[in-house]
Amino acid sequence: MGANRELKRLVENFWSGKVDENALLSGSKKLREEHWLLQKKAGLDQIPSNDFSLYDQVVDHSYAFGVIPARYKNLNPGLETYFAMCRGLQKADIDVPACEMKKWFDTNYHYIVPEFEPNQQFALNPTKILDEYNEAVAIGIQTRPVILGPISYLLLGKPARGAPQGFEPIQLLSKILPLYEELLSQLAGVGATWIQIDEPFLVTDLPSDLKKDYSSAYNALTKVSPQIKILIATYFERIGSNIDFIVDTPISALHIDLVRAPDQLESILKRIPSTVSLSLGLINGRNIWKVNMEAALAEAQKAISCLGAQRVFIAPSCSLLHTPHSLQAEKNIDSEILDWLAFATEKIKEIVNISKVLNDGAQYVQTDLDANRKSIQDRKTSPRIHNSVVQEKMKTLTPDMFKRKDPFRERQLKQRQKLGLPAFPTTTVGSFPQTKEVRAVRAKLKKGEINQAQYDDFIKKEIEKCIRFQEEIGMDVLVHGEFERNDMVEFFGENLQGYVFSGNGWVQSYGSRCIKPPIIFGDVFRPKPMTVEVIKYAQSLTKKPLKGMLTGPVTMLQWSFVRDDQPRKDTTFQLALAIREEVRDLEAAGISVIQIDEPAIREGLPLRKEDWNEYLNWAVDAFLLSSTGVDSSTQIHTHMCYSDFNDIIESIQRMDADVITIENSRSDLKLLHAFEKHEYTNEIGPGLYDIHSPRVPSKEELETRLQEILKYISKDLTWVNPDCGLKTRGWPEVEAALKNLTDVAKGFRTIETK
Ligand code: MET
Ligand SMILES: [Zn+2]
Repeated sequence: MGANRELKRLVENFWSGKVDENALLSGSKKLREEHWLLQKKAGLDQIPSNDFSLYDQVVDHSYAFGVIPARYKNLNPGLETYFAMCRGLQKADIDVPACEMKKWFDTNYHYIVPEFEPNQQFALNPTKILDEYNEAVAIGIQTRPVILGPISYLLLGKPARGAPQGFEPIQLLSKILPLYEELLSQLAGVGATWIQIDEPFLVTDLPSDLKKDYSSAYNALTKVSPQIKILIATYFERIGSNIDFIVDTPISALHIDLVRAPDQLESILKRIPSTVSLSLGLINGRNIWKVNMEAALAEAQKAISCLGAQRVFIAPSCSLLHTPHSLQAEKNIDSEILDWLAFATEKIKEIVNISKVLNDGAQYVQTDLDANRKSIQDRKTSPRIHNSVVQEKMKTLTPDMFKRKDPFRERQLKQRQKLGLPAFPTTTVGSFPQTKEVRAVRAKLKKGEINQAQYDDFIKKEIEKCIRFQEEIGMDVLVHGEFERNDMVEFFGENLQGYVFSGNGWVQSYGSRCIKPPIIFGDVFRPKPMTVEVIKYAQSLTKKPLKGMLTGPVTMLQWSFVRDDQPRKDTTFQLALAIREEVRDLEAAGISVIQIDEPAIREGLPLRKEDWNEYLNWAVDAFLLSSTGVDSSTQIHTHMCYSDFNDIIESIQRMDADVITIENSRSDLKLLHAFEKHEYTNEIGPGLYDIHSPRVPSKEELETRLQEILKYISKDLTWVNPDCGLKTRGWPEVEAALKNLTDVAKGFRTIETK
């Protein structure tokens, strides 16, 4: 995104028509050059290219291989088509929704899901990949182009709508391979030698019949040109027995993640063929703590003594997309904690330093090594990371703190009496537009241009507007709009102890959207109520139930940079306790509906199935700990989005929320099929429309969706709501969309009562 999210600005200005295509393209080129030079200056030997994207690398890849769903075929080729796939397009007589968006493995990055037809026609369009290679050459850098491997690419995709049962994209392998061969040959033509081919699926559970696919793919690709050396990159987990899939192919190098899966080094050293180099992912690409140099050096030495120095590369565990740009911009992080951190730019330095020690000897970087040892030691022993009150509370958890007092059916009766909601109750997921104005006023507060009272006043007015609007259109359970929150995780982090904040630590979430994950460095503790005042105020404006809005413990964990000095479970339970206290305070303040968002619960799922149960057990327990301290008449909602939930539906049931609003429409109502197999007993609002696109869904469209939903979910359990929060949208489209939504719900009620 650039040191200051330059790319975000550029792309958004292009979307809003403030800059033209030329400015977009030249601005992006400049950014790429800056990043290449930064890496070269730091002394990195192999620098990647084609790691840049205007929206997402997977959609780039689809574009490069001509995998463009039919509904975009009539648009102007180039950026119009490209961005329509990413965000939908609504203009004049055109109205196409965006492609499905999904989480990238267990990260909070989202990719655009490719759609494949059984008779898919591929067409190679390698311009971007070649141009970027050439651009780097022009400034004196020979890069290692990065492309998504054929198997992982096909596995990331889904069959196009209407494809016959039994069709799976992987069946297209032999058809797409020639295009990969052509691409490699063209890359060889422009002078590329090393090519990085990402095969992240190698760290997942794969059926054994994929072995022949991997083997045929990489045997073919390695034959394209004697000049080309292929490095297969894996990350986020262990390769395990999938090593069998590639050991008999003549690739030149393999990259492994030694941060997530340090134990795999030994077994890989035993199995790696003598012609293959090993790239050691020693620097955490997904967290912000300094590497422990001594430990990393020891690992590297193990590999060297087995393979020889020539065959060992030093690298980050995965793409640095998942860490912020640089610590240089951090002016406000407390200096003690700042000394424990490394962002992407600093991580590159760590890589280079490890390599220097191994090649030339420790004396050349002795000062850095000594400083590193001291930082690591200081962090371990700092009194700041422990809080005895929290430690004591953690010891007093009892089993009844993990369950509601009554079963759902009884709670449902009590809640119905108390809330008096109609059939098909309508609600939203929480946030309303975070307009430029809202952000500007918050920036003014930060800069000291206005005081807290002026800010609070402004927020109150926004809340009031939002509530009036919801009343006007007849929404049933209201929200306050979350205007006071910069971000659903950061806001709570700022109100909890044990957290610090970067000023500029942005990472890409999807497209131009970035998040600034807070950093959990120590025990989490809630010094005082966090949301009670604002929610009480909002409730005072209306007679309708006003939903208190909190972020759940697993999502707080998942979307923060977390401490790596204790199990994730322990940190999550500390978060859960803090939220439990907030829930109780909200209830005591008269709030009868409280939502605890857990959009990230699915993305935290381990990539290997054998690790699932352990995670799901503590993740659901953490949610229960946060949510069960209330009376049966208090309605607990949760919300989930952007994942397939089908395979964890039983765990979602165990969370025992009274109501769940859940993303469903962007993925073609796939969610609903889960309810064919499993009975879900609590109330549920599968999202009626996708909010990540500016298009306004028509009433007919919403009606069809709701009808479809009612085939799977009984009408007395069904809620009517959008897919997710509305903060990224503008008011005009929100007004139009929600008006349609409440009208549709009212319509269904009349039909029901007739
Ligand atoms: C990514 S889930 C977002 C939930 C949050 N309550 C919102 O409405 O924005
Ligand atoms: Zn959501």
